[in-house]
Amino acid sequence: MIAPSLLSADFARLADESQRVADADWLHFDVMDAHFVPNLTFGLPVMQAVQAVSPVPLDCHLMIDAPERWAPGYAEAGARNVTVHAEACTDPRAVARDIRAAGALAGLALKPGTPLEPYVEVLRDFDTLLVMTVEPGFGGQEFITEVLPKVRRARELVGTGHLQLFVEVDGGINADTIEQAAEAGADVFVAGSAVYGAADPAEAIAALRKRAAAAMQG
Ligand SMILES: O=C(CO)[C@H](O)[C@H](O)COP(=O)(O)O
Repeated sequence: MIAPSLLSADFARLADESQRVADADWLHFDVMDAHFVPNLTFGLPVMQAVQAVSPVPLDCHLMIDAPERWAPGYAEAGARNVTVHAEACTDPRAVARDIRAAGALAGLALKPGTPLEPYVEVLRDFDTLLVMTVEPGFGGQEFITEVLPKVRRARELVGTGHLQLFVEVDGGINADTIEQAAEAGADVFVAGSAVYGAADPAEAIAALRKRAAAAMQG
């Protein structure tokens, strides 16, 4: 699945920007609080406004402290997937339960430096693992290839049936890096600048999807 990130869209035209990526699978919505990450974006009222007009289901990525307080609200508002950061949660399982009870898929995100192994059992209660391939906070950064073994290990755990979840990558995804991420086992790809920075976002989505599919088959 391809999930364009609204972080790279024109914030003054969010309704139009969601229409420009109508061919995407999920629309990635980056919530930043200037505490968990050094940047501030948008919150629940803006998400609700986008949700009301978006042709694509929303994939909300909460880069915030105390996500347990806010995550269920995004699910209740109609998000398809709500992801919280492992580093910000005191009880990730409880957050997953609340997100699912409110009707969304539950995601757990790991920063590039956060290992997967301590979270393997916790991830049995999640539907999505979001592997950050840049330090969270800003779009347009370079893909960190050192994170790929974490993607491979997650895919291995899905392959053995120990985990049942989407393996999502976020940060620095473009026509080249998407192949590496797909080969490693990712199946959901967030792309901000590679989609909204393109002259034709629909074409960019199609090209990314083709490259990922080819790499997955190869
Ligand atoms: O979560 C994010 C940053 O924290 C963004 O989703 C991500 O960086 C996407 O932007 P780009 O594709 O330009 O790297």
